[in-house]
Amino acid sequence: MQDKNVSTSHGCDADTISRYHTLLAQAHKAKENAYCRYSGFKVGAALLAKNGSIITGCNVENASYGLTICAERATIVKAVSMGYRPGDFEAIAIAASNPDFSPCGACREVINEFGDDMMVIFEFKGEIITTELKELLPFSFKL
Ligand SMILES: O=c1ccn([C@H]2C[C@H](O)[C@@H](CO)O2)c(=O)[nH]1
Ligand SMILES: [Zn+2]
Repeated sequence: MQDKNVSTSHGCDADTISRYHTLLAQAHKAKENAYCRYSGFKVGAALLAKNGSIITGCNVENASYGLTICAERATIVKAVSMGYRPGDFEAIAIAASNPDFSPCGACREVINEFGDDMMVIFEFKGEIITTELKELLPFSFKL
């Protein structure tokens, strides 16, 4: 079987890939805290700061469905509340209960606000994808 990461590692070296897989494992752990009583769809995110710290979060749903906060945005908001700012992050890994996931458009925009050079790691059709935010969100909105 072909190595899962060969075609999607985006030129990262083995050490980087290994760090990103550890980050994905932390996202999987964080997803267990998901508050998802309406969809039953658990999502966790792990944000790697350039200082080496890892901040985790999960999706938080609401009876008024549209008020739901995705795991990626919950995690970024948590980090910003701790004092982190644009440019402070290297990567974000996202893990869902279903291994066929990719971050929604709203989250792509919010990731872009705080790290337009970030790497994004997630499982899509059962394969680990390691890509740049720029590839997920070309021509992003900027003021
Ligand atoms: O990028 C995304 C997309 C969806 N969800 C959550 C929101 C909701 O709780 C559930 C189903 O949409 O998945 C995330 O956490 N991140
Ligand atoms: Zn989202």
